Amino acid sequence: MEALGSAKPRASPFPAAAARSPLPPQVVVPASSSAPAPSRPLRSGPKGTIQAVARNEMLSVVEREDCGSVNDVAASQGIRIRRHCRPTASMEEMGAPRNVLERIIWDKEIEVAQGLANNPLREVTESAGKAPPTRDFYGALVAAYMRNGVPALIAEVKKASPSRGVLRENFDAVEIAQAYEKYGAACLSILTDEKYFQGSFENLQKVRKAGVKCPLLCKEFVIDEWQIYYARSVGADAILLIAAVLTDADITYFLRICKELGLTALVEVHDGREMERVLRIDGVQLIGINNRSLATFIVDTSNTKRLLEKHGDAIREKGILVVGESGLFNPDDVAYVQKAGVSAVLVGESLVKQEDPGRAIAGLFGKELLR
Ligand SMILES: O=P(O)(O)OC[C@@H](O)[C@@H](O)c1c[nH]c2ccccc12
Repeated sequence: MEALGSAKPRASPFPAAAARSPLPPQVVVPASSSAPAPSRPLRSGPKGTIQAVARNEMLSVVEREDCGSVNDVAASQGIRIRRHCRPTASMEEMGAPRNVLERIIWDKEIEVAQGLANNPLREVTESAGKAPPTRDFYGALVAAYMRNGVPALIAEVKKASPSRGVLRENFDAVEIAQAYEKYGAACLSILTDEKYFQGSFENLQKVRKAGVKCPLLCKEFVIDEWQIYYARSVGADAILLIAAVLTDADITYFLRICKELGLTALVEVHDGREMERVLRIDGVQLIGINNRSLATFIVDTSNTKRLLEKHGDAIREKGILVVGESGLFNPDDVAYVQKAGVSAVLVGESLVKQEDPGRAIAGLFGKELLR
């Protein structure tokens, strides 16, 4: 398929600057992935790939092959989030969503089906293949960590969240992104979920087109390959994969697509079981430890410490870089997760709520960051 054939191989994650100075202890050369390239991009994913189906001329429902078995496989891997797979599974069968994350995923299934109907996969893969090359997300994190001696900042462009409501009334994604870049963010995270986070793919595209140079993470609830191609086609350099909603087969398959497209995958975990699953998957370079449970919204920064105490050695051996995510508000919080072993932090609320989100960066780290 032309789109994949033209995808650029990813650049070395280590920039020239990194080669000159010794790497910090958490950062080691990543083991290269042994995953073979996907042979065909269309509908070759794990069972359960979303299909748009026409019903009374409305392309808004979702159907899956074999939804039951998809949920069974997920459950056997400790995943508690079920796919709804409307209309195959009846409401009586599934009941109400068990938590917010499950609700988000069920809505996302419909959203993806609508997206597929409006922008067919073939077109989206083609435009992803023609997009300008990706920027090196991983390399930017390593370089910033080396430069500043504090975890590299992935600053999040986030208007609202289901747990906190609207964080910033007067919200201009481009203005915030430019301010973050000016004050030393290594990379930016752009929320694209509309319904729960008031984000958009349009924001991502606008930030990219405004000339921001930082690599961009598309912060989305990815459940289907279509979203990955779509993110790349609007300028994403990296994408989030959430282990709480994806089976091992999904993650493996999505990592192969990312590799083909030159995208960095940030694979997010929240507990030990997810961490163990992800560490068994080949080709993971970046793991995010979310201090917030997306199911209960409870935030606990000691989660990062606990998981790294247990799995730090395996992570270092594999050359994986760890991002501490959520609930970081001040220099003590940053120092705490740095000591636990993270090389980067992902921060939204504490920056976006300040009058000047760019200047808030120095407050978060207790010093100005070098760009
Ligand atoms: O605003 P905070 O607490 O600084 O958190 C940022 C980021 O970690 C959080 O937005 C996040 C982490 N993982 C996610 C997955 C989906 C949506 C949002 C998130």
